[in-house]
Amino acid sequence: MKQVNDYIQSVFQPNDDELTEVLKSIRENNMPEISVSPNVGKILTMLVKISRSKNILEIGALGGYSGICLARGFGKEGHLTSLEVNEDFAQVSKQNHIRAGFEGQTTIMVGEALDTLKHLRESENSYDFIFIDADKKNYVNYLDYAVELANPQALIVADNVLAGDTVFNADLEDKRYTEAIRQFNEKVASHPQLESTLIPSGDGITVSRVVKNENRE
Ligand SMILES: C[S@@+](CC[C@H](N)C(=O)[O-])C[C@H]1O[C@@H](n2cnc3c(N)ncnc32)[C@H](O)[C@@H]1O
Ligand SMILES: [Mg+2]
Repeated sequence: MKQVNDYIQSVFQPNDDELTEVLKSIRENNMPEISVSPNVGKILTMLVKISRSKNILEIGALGGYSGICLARGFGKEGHLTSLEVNEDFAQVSKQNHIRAGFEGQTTIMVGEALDTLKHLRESENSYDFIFIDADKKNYVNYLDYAVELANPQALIVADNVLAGDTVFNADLEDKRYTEAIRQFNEKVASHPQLESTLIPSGDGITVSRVVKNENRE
């Protein structure tokens, strides 16, 4: 997997100067270096463009890397709401969003994502694209909220769904969240309101299209 990702990255060069600056700010602020892989970032930008999504929800902001990739998909028309529990990370993320040219187009909501999601549901918010990339133990709960908050035909994407290949490779030692991710993947795959697949880029992403008020094909 690493070889494949390195090859894609070396040929397609998804990390430009702006994104490299984001990664630098994450290192300088002693934050965990767990942004999406550059290949996944590029897929996010392209999925937002292709789906013409304008109103995006992200669960897990960190330093704003994936947020910028998502916002690049909607350009000057669109809004990103990003949920983050860590106040300091939220600040770094906000600064990076502004530096990348998205001032006024992103909102970072600080707090436990499950609390914020409940609030968003109560305020009847809805989104064209939802990206899940926070604490893995809550992925199945985030999925429930994502389906509820999704517009018809929205996309739901989740990162790290291979859990460093531990979800399928019995020779590797499980991570503490391997079982949570297996359950998440099974729930996504069998969900009656989702049409889904898994793309093995980076640490793996599930991509789901919400099927509301239409026949599945
Ligand atoms: C993997 S990082 C996100 C990376 C980011 N999406 C990117 O690729 O640039 C996960 C983030 O989720 C945040 N987080 C973890 N648990 C959370 C929770 N319960 N509620 C909200 N945010 C949480 C962490 O503080 C961390 O910044
Ligand atoms: Mg991730």
